[in-house]
Amino acid sequence: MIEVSNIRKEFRTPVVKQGRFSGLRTLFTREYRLKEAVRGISFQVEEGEFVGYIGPNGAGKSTTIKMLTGILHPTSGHVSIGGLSPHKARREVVRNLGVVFGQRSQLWWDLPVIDSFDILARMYGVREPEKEKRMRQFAELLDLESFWATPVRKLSLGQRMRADLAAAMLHDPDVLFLDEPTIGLDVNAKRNIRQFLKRLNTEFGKTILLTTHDMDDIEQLCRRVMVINDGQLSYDGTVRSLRDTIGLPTVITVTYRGDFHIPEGYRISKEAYEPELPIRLNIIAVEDHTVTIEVNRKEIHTLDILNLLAQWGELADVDMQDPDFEDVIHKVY
Ligand SMILES: Nc1ncnc2c1ncn2[C@@H]1O[C@H](COP(=O)(O)OP(=O)(O)OP(=O)(O)O)[C@@H](O)[C@H]1O
Repeated sequence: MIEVSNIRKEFRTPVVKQGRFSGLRTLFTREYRLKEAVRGISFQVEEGEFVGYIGPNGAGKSTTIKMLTGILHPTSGHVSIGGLSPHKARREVVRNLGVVFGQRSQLWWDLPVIDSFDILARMYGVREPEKEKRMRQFAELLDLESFWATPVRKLSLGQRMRADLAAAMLHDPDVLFLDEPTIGLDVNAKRNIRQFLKRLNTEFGKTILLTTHDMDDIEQLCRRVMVINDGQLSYDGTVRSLRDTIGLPTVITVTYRGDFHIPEGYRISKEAYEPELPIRLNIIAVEDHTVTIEVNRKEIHTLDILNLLAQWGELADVDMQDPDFEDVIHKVY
């Protein structure tokens, strides 16, 4: 569905002169600085996938999305969406593409929301019955009814984002590019947007590429994640295996019903496990009836750990905390 092969993007910016008349001298300068924002990225996205595209500020995410949508032309390499180049066949590609930039609205600022939908429907050639049907559907799914008549500039950020999402879907594209769709939203608004995106993917089969700095978006929505670092892909795989690859510890707290006994060799210290012990774990706290340990689940099977802990006393409760996804990502960046 989406094929990206070895794309690069270079930006040429004039070198800013210092001193008197610097503005004027910069204007006439022949000196340029080259910035390679995207440095040879390749990937494929299959129909119906929901893929996260993440990376630190300035890594090249927006530049990639702009090349995918045909706004920017790659310096080299190829992009194809549904077999077509977004640059050469922009009109056809755009018909099958929905794009939402969280920082910018595609709606007309001073017009009531509903007027923007009328304009977009005309632009994309969406016929009246289809438009009506979709607007009814969106009004229900995204709760738009209460602000159809409100000018866009008066909407809250959450309302604006819901309207923008609906607008991007009005021509029923198969592919959706989202750049920070939950930026600045409160917990409730984020949840609504995520629920909607999930339904678009699972019920309506839309293919979605999501750029975000919110790791909860990624954890809750995407099975696959691509990480871009300094213009290059540094990871492309499942969220699950990214956690495993990084190998941050899982924290397990067990509560014993009565007395328990920790065998020789296991000591209460972050670093101290004896290398000859059958299972490598760190005991990080021991209280009245509870023992808290850290293990690397990449190295040890959970069942083996629980079997071992059950030998120390009668288990009453087990709590398992996987590493925080933010911490995992911090390691990749
Ligand atoms: N039009 C441009 N001219 C010159 N340099 C640019 C241009 N657009 C982007 N860049 C540079 O390219 C690099 C990648 O920028 P890009 O906006 O793609 O990053 P990003 O990953 O989307 O960052 P963020 O998370 O902050 O939005 C940055 O160093 C940026 O300054």
